[in-house]
Amino acid sequence: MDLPPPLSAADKNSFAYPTIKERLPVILAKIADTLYRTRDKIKSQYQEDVSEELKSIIGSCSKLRNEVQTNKVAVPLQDSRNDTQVWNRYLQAATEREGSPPSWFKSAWLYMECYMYRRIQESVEKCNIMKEFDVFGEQKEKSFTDSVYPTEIVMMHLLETQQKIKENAELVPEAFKLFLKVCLWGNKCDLSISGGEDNAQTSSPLEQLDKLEPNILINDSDEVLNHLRSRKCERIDIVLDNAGFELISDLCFAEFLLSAGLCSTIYLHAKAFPWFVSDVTKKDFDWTLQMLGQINHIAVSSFAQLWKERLNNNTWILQVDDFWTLPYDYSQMETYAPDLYQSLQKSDMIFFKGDLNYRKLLGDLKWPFTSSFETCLRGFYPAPLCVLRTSKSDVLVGLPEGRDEEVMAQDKDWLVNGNWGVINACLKTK
Ligand SMILES: O=P(O)(O)OC[C@@]1(O)O[C@H](CO)[C@@H](O)[C@@H]1O
Ligand SMILES: [Mn+2]
Repeated sequence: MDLPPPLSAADKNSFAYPTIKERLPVILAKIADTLYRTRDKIKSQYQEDVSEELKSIIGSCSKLRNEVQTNKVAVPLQDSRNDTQVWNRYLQAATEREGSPPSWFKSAWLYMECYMYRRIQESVEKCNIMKEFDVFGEQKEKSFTDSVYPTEIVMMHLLETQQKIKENAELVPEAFKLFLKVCLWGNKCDLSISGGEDNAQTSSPLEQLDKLEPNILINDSDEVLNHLRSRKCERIDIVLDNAGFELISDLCFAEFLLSAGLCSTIYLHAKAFPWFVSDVTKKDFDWTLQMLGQINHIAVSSFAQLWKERLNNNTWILQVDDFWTLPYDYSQMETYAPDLYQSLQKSDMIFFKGDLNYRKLLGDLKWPFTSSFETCLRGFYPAPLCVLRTSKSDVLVGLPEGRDEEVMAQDKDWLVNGNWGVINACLKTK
């Protein structure tokens, strides 16, 4: 199959260009500013003096920012993380393929953006005392605390819905679609697209659903629900995206799936280190459950308690795999992460959250808008899957002819402002 070219900042008309030219330098500057502004608070968290390590992280991020802005080439990582050699082999292969080392305004956007976040991690890995520090921690925590009101709304609705579907199973389809849409739109709360600026959900997520309905460009909800109800599903996987309200929406969806008897175990996949500003690490996940337990609200505190039990009784299983923070797209998982691929093959359905997962499912290639979603997966069929994504990059497939022009006429930034979403399923398995 002739593949289209990858999205790249070499194309000034793609969103890759303003991302690499403006947004990534802003994200790097914000790290340096945040660490400097909160240096006393950070130092108070450690017994030993971390002044030198703080300076080192700030210096590395500032140097990286200059490399991006002056289009320097990617260089091998020099830390000792267990994925370092994989990243350096990827760089070597890309250098041979391109005939010169990848650089910010020449090479594939997906690789360069992932590489930036791995270089940020390198600056922390090289520390001794601050080795586990999360440079995005403050932003993710604020995103959660700014979203307590909608969190209470959604969790109260979940508590009420659980009661109603117990009494009347006919309500399951409508409730399923509601929590699926809350999960979709939870993806608007992403600190990468906002360049780290506040992007929390502050209004009721339920009130906005009707208004946003026309903005769902592809909606395979019925197909997904029929699939889940057509067999005795054991395992459903959710590949998580952002912390904050999006994580709450994912956990509410996960709880609903269990309450509705649509499966018996949920696997939740988090990131191995801080990634794309707001992506969920295990530390974020645990912190979020602990914070939910401190909120004085009947639904929130009861689910916080129940969810901690779920992690203990394995009806929820939180997993972390390095593959999710490698530069590979998902058509390469079977080759480079066979154990993960084989595990996902045991799933009855995999839900992928967010734009970066969508980009990695499709290889971040410049597919025509009318391309078939199934074809664009290029052999990645471990299990039936569904991606819930608000559009924040130029790649989007599965549209009927002419639909892109219609939407563009309504909203010229439809591909990148997060206001339009897809619920796209592929039930094919290899
Ligand atoms: O995966 P998410 O959190 O929905 O989105 C992350 C993300 O918006 O950051 C990039 C821009 O920097 C986007 O292309 C990318 O998809
Ligand atoms: Mn994200």
